[in-house]
Amino acid sequence: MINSKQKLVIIGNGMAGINTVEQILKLTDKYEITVLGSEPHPNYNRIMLSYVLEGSKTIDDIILNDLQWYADQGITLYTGKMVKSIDGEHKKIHTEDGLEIDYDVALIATGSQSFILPIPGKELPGVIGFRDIADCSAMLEAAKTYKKAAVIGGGLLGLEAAKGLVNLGMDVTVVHLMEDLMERQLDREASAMLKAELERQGIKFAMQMQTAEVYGQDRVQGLRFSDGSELEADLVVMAVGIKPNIQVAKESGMETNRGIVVDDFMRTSMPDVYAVGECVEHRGICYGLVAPLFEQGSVIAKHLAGVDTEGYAGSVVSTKLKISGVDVFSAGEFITQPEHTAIVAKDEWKRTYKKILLRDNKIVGTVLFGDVSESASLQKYVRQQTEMTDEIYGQIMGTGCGNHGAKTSSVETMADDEIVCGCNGVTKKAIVEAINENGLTTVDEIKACTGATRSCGGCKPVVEQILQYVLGDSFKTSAKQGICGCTTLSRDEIVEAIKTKGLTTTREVMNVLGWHNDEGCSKCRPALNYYLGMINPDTYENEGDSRFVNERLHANIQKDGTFTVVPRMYGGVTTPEDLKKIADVSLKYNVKVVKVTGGQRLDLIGVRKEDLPKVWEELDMPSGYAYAKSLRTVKTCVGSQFCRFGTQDSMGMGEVLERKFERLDFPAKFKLAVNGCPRNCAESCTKDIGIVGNDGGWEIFIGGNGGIKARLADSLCKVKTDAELIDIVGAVMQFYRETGQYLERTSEWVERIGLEEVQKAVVNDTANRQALVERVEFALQQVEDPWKKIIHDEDTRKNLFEAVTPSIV
Ligand SMILES: Cc1cc2nc3c(=O)[nH]c(=O)nc-3n(C[C@H](O)[C@H](O)[C@H](O)COP(=O)(O)OP(=O)(O)OC[C@H]3O[C@@H](n4cnc5c(N)ncnc54)[C@H](O)[C@@H]3O)c2cc1C
Ligand SMILES: NC(=O)c1ccc[n+]([C@@H]2O[C@H](COP(=O)([O-])OP(=O)(O)OC[C@H]3O[C@@H](n4cnc5c(N)ncnc54)[C@H](O)[C@@H]3O)[C@@H](O)[C@H]2O)c1
Ligand code: SF4
Ligand code: FES
Repeated sequence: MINSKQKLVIIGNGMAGINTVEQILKLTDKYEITVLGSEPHPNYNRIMLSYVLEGSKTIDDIILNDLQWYADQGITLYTGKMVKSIDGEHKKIHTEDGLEIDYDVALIATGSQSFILPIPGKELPGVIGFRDIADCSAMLEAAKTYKKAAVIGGGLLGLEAAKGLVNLGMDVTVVHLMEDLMERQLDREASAMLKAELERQGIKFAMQMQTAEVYGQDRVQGLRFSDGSELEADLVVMAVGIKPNIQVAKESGMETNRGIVVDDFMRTSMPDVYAVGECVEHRGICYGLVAPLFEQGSVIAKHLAGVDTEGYAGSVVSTKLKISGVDVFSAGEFITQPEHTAIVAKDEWKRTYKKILLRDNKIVGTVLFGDVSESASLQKYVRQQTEMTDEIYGQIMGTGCGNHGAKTSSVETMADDEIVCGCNGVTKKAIVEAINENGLTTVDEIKACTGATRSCGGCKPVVEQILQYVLGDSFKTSAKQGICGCTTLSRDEIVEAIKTKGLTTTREVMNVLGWHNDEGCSKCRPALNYYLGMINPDTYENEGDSRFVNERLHANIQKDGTFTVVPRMYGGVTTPEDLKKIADVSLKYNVKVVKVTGGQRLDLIGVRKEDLPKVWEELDMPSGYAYAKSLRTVKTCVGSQFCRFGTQDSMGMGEVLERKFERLDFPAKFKLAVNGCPRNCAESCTKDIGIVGNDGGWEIFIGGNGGIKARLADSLCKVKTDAELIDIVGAVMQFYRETGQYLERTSEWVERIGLEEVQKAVVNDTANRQALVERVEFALQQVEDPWKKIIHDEDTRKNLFEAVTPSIV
């Protein structure tokens, strides 16, 4: 069959490019879409990196479109591919590694990069920007070792980075060039209030300082300023603005200035090549916030779908700082000029400040600090340059200056066409209709249905208020959180329904249980995959596509797009033969680093995806499952075989347990430790199950965690024999498998269900323990080493690992 679809190629797999694709897919199916992105990830919410740094979100939480989404939409995605140029004459796109892709229409969405000050020392290790997952991971990593951070730039990004680093326990100083923080968004008054509040939250400031140099030997040690003074720092984050990525356009001969120059339909100077996002310069402006970029995308989508549209005429931007406890909002003009009439209210006790600027009685700008409840209305008034009236004055300012209590409820009075979610252009009317028509009861459901709250999340409180307003009295009772925005059902309700209704696939679960979003999302799909496998271990076919990339490829992806290989070393014990194989393979495949892990095994870091099957074949060792929600390591001490204090054979028992329970799936990763005596050299107290030998037998501990939310394990029971120990370990594992929520570590699980409940189920009630043991044994009969299978499966090797044009990753 001849493919009549036109080839649309997107260069850049970021927020603007993929938002445009989403909008195109809603309007037409006439394009065969290919996306090329230089980062090794699917499209994620860059905005939320501030929350990842701060610790309130994980990388998994911020994935906007997971790999399954691309597959479901028939999109071919290349990650880790840097585009070099576009050959407009032959309509071909060239990547830096020599790939050539034909296009009919191309869209450049390459975004920006951090602007790095051109000063001596900028290349020193420990000096970074804050733009992507790699930067964020580098900061998280640095905070584990280093204590003093300097953030250069007191703009939105710098302040959010500084707050994140303070939360990570660092001593943070923001170095700012100007007299006022966020001088591009705030007036002096608001800026001073902001600084005072951030100082209260632990951030230090060095104002009006120009950095002349970064100094240090092998790593940054500090900053030297133009006045000769110095600031010690072992991490430096540059947040002094962004630089549009225009290299592809420049290399291809398109008109560029600061950004790629486009017309009102986002067309570049090269025929059939469009551009969107931060890389673009439209009417002399390069935008750095998502709302305008999504508006640009909407124009492109309509234009490419053949839907009538006006051109893009530019945007009025508004900003909101994402630091908890600091509410700041600004839109339009913010510095009072002689031609303005200013309405100002400052309440020093409540620490609030409001300023509205009028020109010829029209609202042209605003700055809010402390109370931003009227931000949605003010944003609309500024955008529409609305005439100030008594009514609007009363709504915003209350009946008397500073009398906030006299305001009417803003959600109630909000006009239907008022935009509630600025990032995604969602109005109050759209939200109210979605709630009424689809019976929505949570903000997550509104997000899945309308897109509101999907980007910066700043509109969440207003969306919540609208939900409360529409649902009235039923709000509290109905506001039950489902496992994600696609459903209101809890984990227990889903598991029960899978059992009673005999559901067998994720799709069936979603259909039968009435998911709001047909495709599910990156939260519910892996969870359903786990629950189905746990309930039907013998019949359930693991749906690899529903798993995160590491679990699908059975390897841990690294920030440079390569992978790690961790072979099993039972109980942390290896042999010269195995070490030799590891050394040979590491040399042959140019492994970048061989690292001894905290779990007593070796991590081969920097293996190319296409080499993974060959590496595993040549190692001929079992997979250590270092990537999986499964049994990871069993850490052991030397124990009675060699140690003078050892009362039990910890190495022997560690090996027995690891061989028995390896490959078993759990709701989250699972770690064990076995010690030969209470000196506890292998640190049982921070493991999911920790075992400590004593004179009369063993003591079993559960629920320990040494990670970000550290928790000491609880003593579950003491046992006399090895057989009893193995039974109880198996029973705890199965009880956790059956009652744990997906991604819930045992440390959280024990707290949620209570230690006594676990003791009742696996220690006191011996019949129940026996039943759990039988079920875990049954599950264990079904497991197999993924790599043993993959290396003999030509199709998987070719399609998943070796294909030159993979559809995903
Ligand atoms: C920490 C942080 C917080 C933010 N907070 C907010 C906020 O609260 N509100 C807000 O509105 N905005 C915020 N922003 C800005 C917002 O994230 C950006 O405006 C938005 O992501 C820009 O989208 P884009 O698609 O143009 O660029 P990007 O999202 O950067 O995507 C561009 C992609 O193209 C890739 N690429 C570049 N060159 C090539 C090439 N040659 N070949 C292939 N791929 C290439 C890049 O690797 C990147 O993945 C924040 C940004 C950061 C970093
Ligand atoms: N909440 C949000 O909306 C949010 C959050 C983070 C990032 N962003 C976006 O990300 C982009 C990058 O943010 P940004 O804060 O880096 O850019 P920015 O341009 O908004 O701010 C940079 C700040 O650095 C200061 N600066 C410049 N040179 C300096 C120097 N040599 N020493 C000290 N300070 C110096 C400037 O005075 C300015 O205040 C922007 O487009 C921003 O809108 C938005
Ligand atoms: S825990 Fe006890 S047995 Fe094990 S190595 Fe330490 S001292 Fe020896
Ligand atoms: S305003 Fe940013 S997600 Fe709604």
